Amino acid sequence: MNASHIAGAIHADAAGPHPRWLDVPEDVNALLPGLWSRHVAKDGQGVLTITGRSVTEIAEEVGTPAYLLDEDDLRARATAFRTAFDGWDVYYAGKSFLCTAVARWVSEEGLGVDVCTGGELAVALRAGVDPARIGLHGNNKSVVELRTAIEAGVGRIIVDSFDEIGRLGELAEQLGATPRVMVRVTTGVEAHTHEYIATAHEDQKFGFSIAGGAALRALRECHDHPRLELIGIHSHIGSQIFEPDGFEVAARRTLRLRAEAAKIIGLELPELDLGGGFGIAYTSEDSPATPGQLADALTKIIQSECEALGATVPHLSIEPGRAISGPTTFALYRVGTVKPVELDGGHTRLYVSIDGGMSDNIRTALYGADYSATLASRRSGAEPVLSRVVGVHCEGGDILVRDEFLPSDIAPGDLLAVPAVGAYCRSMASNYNHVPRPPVIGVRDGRLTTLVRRETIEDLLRLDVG
Ligand SMILES: Cc1ncc(COP(=O)(O)O)c(C=O)c1O
Ligand SMILES: N[C@@H](CCCC[NH3+])C(=O)O
Repeated sequence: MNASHIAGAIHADAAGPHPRWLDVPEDVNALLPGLWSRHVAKDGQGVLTITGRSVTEIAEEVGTPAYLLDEDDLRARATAFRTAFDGWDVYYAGKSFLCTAVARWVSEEGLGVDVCTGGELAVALRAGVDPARIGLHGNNKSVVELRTAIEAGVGRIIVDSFDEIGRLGELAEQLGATPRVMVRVTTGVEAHTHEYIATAHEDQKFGFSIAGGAALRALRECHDHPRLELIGIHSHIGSQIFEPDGFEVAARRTLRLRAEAAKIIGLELPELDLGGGFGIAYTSEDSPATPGQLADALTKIIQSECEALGATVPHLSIEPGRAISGPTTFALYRVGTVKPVELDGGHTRLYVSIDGGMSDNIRTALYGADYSATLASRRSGAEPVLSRVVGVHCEGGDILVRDEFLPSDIAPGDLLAVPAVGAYCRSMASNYNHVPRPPVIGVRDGRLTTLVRRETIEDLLRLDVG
């Protein structure tokens, strides 16, 4: 999703009313570049493959729907951030997708892990992630979560309210510990993304406002507390962001806050985290920056701002989630029904129902996000028709892919694949309509590993103890 998607300009031509960014494909079988993980291709029969394994075979083995995660691709994306951001700490944002295997892989590639609940913390700890390399976020962390984090020796707790500073201080006293804390600030940046996933404007729940003075007060309170070790400032401006200007403004404002704080508390804070939020490609419209481009842009702005302020450059960190997990995974579905629906002007839209839906990918319904899809089980010689991929749920808004051109002969039994679902799909999945959540299958060198098993109706019934 980017700004032009949100604007939703529609183009009506012979193919029907489709968004301006969506072109009628020359070859409806071709994979769009930039949307798939690096080991995905189509074979001579037009069957989608991942590390050489065909999805027809995989569907036989693991069933559908399923998320198929390209392990080497995820590791490579993690490494690309670590090497591009040389000298910085890179924390993988577990909220985008977390299981013990992924926590282990990113640790092995030299990243820390950012968690934002006791549940995510438990996964990272079970995976054996060094607690010193874990950061804990959250605007309403419970006492139990804070206690667990302190006792585990979590490397940094990012505080988000005065209530929490008080709570954490008391706990630290009781436990005789000195947790390392960062203060999450809102920089006032209006990030160019969906309202629900922008987090640096003033009128929302996260962080302490720089403009309103709360950020400075929070820094002072943490610094003055004998049992809190204030290490720095944290800013996260939002998610799925393409334009670098928001990060630049955030970097400037946080560094100015740091300089101001230095005058008051007599200490130049050693660390600064600029959060995550780096956009990825969901459709042909999106062109994300590389980690190298992001690192260059952020490093330049930090250096010039520190020079202008006469300040030392702090130890820096970032927290990418989507940019590491998102492109690594595609969802594999089985088509169940196909229904042409007449539209105004004599056009037709093909409603293609698959065996998943908004319970395994809520992003289309929640943010109006755009996705792409391809017929995965065969090559088709049929012409492309404007289609909408929908799920099994009892909800008109249960749309997975709002607009896509699919071959007109798509039929029940075909496999359909949706790329770039590695972030915020399984992690935001639900059991709406008592639909069990799909498994996450890791694929490496042709081998399949179940990372998260398929949920069953029995799993759901087990919770129903009334
Ligand atoms: C504090 C924090 N850090 C990191 C992230 C990761 O964001 P993204 O997955 O867009 O990189 C988020 C989510 O928006 C966040 O809230
Ligand atoms: N869940 C959002 C991103 C929010 C990230 C968490 N702060 C998405 O799917 O795009």
